[in-house]
Parts: sequence; structure tokens; C-alpha cells
Amino acid sequence: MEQVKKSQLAQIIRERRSVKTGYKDDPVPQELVLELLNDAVYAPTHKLREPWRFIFVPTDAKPFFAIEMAQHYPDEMFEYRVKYFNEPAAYLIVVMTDAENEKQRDEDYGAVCSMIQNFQLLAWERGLGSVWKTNPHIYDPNVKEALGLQPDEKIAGFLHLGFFHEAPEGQPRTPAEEKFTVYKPRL
Ligand SMILES: Cc1cc2nc3c(=O)[nH]c(=O)nc-3n(C[C@H](O)[C@H](O)[C@H](O)COP(=O)(O)O)c2cc1C
Repeated sequence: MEQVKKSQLAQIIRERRSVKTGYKDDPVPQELVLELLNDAVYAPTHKLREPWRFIFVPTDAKPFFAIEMAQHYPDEMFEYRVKYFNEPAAYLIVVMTDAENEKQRDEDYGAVCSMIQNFQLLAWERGLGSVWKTNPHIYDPNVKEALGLQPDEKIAGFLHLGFFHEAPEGQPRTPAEEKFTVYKPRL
């Protein structure tokens, strides 16, 4: 098949990887995270609700954060969890409004997902690795309380952040043609 030259955007979308291990110790600058977020928030957001807010865990605070988060796990998992939470260089916790009705909940989660994908693409472009994690602790009421969440808020995810040694290998995606049908009018 003839190779069509991909636009820069298409290339970044295809090349971005979730970086789950192999982070460098280099600190993640808060200014960079804010710069990326200020572009990412141009994601579509119904009624311009912008249903997100962010908690940044900088690199120098991360060892304390790791201990605090690990305390929410059973004693026998504590050490492993401290190690786990220390792996990324920094965290960006994405907090979102937890609407009462299904329509708004779906719209808000859609907006947050779009914004997070924007952030991940922009981060990739700048060499900053990220992975969106939804481990069970994001649903733990004690974790929510420790992070100062309000009753009408929930955690959309922990973004693990860090510059990295090697880009992980990507997994191919199913061609859209295989999941594509064309509507035929029945009238
Ligand atoms: C909503 C959402 C939640 C995710 N949660 C996790 C997670 O808890 N743990 C994890 O290792 N990866 C998580 N991921 C990352 C996916 O595993 C990753 O995107 C997938 O393996 C494809 O890899 P790629 O992003 O490099 O293309 C999550 C991704 C999404 C979109």
C-alpha cells in the first residue's frame, strides 16, 4: 500500500506511548506541567463546564507522597507500595466533578478524557513520559479525603510522570475498517 506522509499531529498520536517504568530521576518542572495543561484544557467541554482540577505532586515531595499513599494499603503491601509510588518522578492527579445525573457525568468524563489525552500528547512531544492510572486507590475514600476531595468530586486518574530512558514498544491497533459499517437507509 502506498505510504501517505502523516501529519505531525497524526505522527504524535501514533507514536505516543504510556510510560510505565524506566523513569529518570530528573525533576518534572511545575512550569512545564502548567504550560502543557494550559494547552490541554482547550479540549471540548460541554457547556464549558471545564469539570477538572489538578493536584501536582512535585519530585521533591514525591517520597512523602509515596509513604502517605502506601499507608492506605494493608500492612503487608506497604513496602511494595512505597517502592511503587516512588517510581515516577512526579504525579498529576486529575480531579473531576461527580455530577448527579448520568448525562452530565458522561459529558464531564468525556471532557476530562479529551483533556487528559491532549496533555499526554503534548507531554510526549516534549519528551515527558506519562501514564494514566486508575488503580483501586483512586476510589478509596481515605485517599480522597487525604487529597482534600469534596463530596461532589472524584479522581479521574493519577498521571504518573517522568522523563524516561527508553520509549516502550507500541502495540498495533485494529484498522478502523474492521470496526466500520456504513448506514444504509431502510426507508
Ligand atoms: C482510562 C484509562 C485508564 C488506565 N489505567 C491504567 C492503569 O491503571 N494501569 C496501567 O498500567 N495502565 C493504565 N492505562 C494505560 C493503558 O494501559 C495504555 O494506554 C495501553 O496499554 C496502551 O498503551 P499506549 O498508551 O502506550 O498506547 C489506562 C489508560 C486509560 C485510557
